[in-house]
Amino acid sequence: MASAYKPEEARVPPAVELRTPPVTKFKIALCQLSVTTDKERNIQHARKAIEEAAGKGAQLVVLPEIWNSPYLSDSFPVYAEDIEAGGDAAPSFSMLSEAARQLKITIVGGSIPERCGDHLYNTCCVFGTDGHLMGKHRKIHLFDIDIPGKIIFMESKTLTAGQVPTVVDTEVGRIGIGICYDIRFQELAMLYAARGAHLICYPGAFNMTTGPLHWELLQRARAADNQLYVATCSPARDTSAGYIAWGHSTLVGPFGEVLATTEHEETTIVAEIDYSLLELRRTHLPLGKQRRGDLYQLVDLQRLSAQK
Ligand SMILES: NC(=O)CCC(=O)C(=O)O
Repeated sequence: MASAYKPEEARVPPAVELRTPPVTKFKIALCQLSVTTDKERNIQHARKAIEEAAGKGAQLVVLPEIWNSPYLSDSFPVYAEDIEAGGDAAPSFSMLSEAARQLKITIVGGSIPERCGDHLYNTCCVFGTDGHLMGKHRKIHLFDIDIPGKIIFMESKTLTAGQVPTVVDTEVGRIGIGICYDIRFQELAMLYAARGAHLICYPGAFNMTTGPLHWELLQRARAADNQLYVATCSPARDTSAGYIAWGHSTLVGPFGEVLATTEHEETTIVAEIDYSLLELRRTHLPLGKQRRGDLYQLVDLQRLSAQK
């Protein structure tokens, strides 16, 4: 249990060496989708975007946060799917699995509202090239904010927070998953880097108040601090929606450089990831070796308790 942690007993496992990824260079697609109130249309629309991205050579396709439903607390229970039941109870999930299998690509399936027993989660599913579910991340940090006169959003009104950080070994490298507000918590990204992630994907729907200030800043910070790739994917902006998304899906490289980005309209970004840059950046700027573990440490509570 996390609460059993005693600092004086902590023996932090060493950071995982960066494993050679299964591919060095590949194309990633970020599908910045328009989302409507029509769930069936959203599913068909996403499927078409995934097919087009695969047609352009993308081996990894990333979708936005909550792409099958409006991003609204009242909509989450209505559009939620029972992923464990599958089939008719989970049409968005089934479409993603089938698309990954038919197109032989890896899919980071954005997120959808998930129903599990009495709980609802904001959940990202990762599918391998055979359509298998390889990982499932339930948003760990719920988006509860109140900026007077600007925006109030309380995900915790309907959603439950996930409990597990998620790193998935895919055919296109080791990928850490976070959902939107998760990007604000640098410890999660540090944890993924310590576990040897090559890339962190954050499906996200930032808002019109924080988006202009923080969206790119946070992505570049997570990438530069941890010397890995960061990919974000937002829904396209719909100014008539109850929640207006900032858009600006982006790919950032391990030097903190924006490699590809867009504005707020519906589009698919296709860009190249070159994992050989990870070693190169870390050689030129050897932060991992220069860390002062004698003064401060990241504690991976999951790994620590697994060792006991
Ligand atoms: N869907 C979200 O988690 C939005 C996060 C956001 O806008 C932020 O400022 O953080």
